Amino acid sequence: MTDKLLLTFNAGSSTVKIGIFALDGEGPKRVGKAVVDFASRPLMLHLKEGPTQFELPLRAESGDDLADLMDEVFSELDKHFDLRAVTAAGHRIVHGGDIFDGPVELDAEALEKIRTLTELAPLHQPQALRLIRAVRHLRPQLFQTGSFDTTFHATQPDLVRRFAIPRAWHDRGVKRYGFHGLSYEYVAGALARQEPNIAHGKVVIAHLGSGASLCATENGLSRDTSMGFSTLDGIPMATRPGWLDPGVLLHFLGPLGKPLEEVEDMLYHQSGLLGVSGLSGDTRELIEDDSRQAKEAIDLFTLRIAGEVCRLAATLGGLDALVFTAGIGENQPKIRKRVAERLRWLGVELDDDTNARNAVKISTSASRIAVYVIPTDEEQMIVEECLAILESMEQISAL
Ligand SMILES: Nc1ncnc2c1ncn2[C@@H]1O[C@H](COP(=O)(O)OP(=O)(O)O)[C@@H](O)[C@H]1O
Ligand SMILES: CC(=O)OP(=O)(O)O
Ligand SMILES: [Mg+2]
Repeated sequence: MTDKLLLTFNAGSSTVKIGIFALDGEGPKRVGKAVVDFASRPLMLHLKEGPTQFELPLRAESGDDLADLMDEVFSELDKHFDLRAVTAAGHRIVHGGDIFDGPVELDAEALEKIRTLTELAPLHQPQALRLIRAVRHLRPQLFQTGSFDTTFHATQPDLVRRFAIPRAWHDRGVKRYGFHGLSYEYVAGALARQEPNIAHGKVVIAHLGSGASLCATENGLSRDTSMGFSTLDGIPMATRPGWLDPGVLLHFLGPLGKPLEEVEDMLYHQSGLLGVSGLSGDTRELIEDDSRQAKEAIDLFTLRIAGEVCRLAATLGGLDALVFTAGIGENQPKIRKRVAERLRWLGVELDDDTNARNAVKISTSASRIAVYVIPTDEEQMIVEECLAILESMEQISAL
């Protein structure tokens, strides 16, 4: 008999990552993954079944309705996995605000609450809602759950979540939430399994993907993070600026009279590595490019990352380890090296050989701060949370 299957959907800023997991009695095991790449034309589906990789151009286009696209994606997946065996789907939802303190079943009430948070994460929240609707359209009876990026940061002290603005605004929810929580939870867990003594200590995790942030953890719990109220804050990203003097926004919206939509587009789509280089938001292209602008974009990126490590170390009152993760953190030795060079005064020293190989431990034995590369797996967190809800519901209905 076919094992039961669970699907996960991770709607990021430039891709939707789909995980296919089998339930074999010992918990969910990944049997496949697929990525819909929204940056390419035509849209591409990269599908991996075990070690075999397929590159499939898609006929459907992205838009406000993803039903046709997901119909096509499901047909392709069905050629490799028996989708009749799918019993549930779990989704990554970037913003849970103060409303959600853990994963939930995506019933009508939950969806309406998620929708109210759309304006706080306009790049991510609508895409997740479109996906949920498309899956519901294709499989009306399928059990769907949502896992939130913000939940992991609930352990932060109130102080670090505050902006220095009148208190009433904080009480109305204008505060720092933090994101990439599913990734941090996974990486903190993986570090605890591999290096339990280090994981108990003061650790900064750098999630460097298209969207990027850093998180300060102690005992595996979030204590501070670089992203704040929205996914724009913190370090520069592929197309987002990271922290910006709010006076710049007043300048655009006031004296320059720029429309809000234009400013929003600049902040979410035209800034960061793309904005500074004028070339690309992808570090793979920038690192190979000899132009002054490309070099400046990488220099600014690494300068801001190093600065953020120091700020987070101040929150923690020390630093035992630095962990790199996500697309850039896992695969870009040159970027890790430049960050490490800026932190040499703090006692960070990388081993060139292990760094070049993307090994787990990349610091020298003399380094005062241990440095690791730990691949993240947000989909593993989503599937575990989805399964936990599914099992608790099955237990309730068996009573
Ligand atoms: N194999 C790789 N080698 C070098 N860089 C990579 C590789 N894979 C991804 N990256 C970098 O990581 C970025 C995407 O990271 P990822 O974590 O997948 O992003 P997101 O989930 O935010 O869409 C790319 O823009 C690229 O700069
Ligand atoms: C929160 C965020 O920026 O997510 P992503 O990195 O997936 O774009
Ligand atoms: Mg991501």
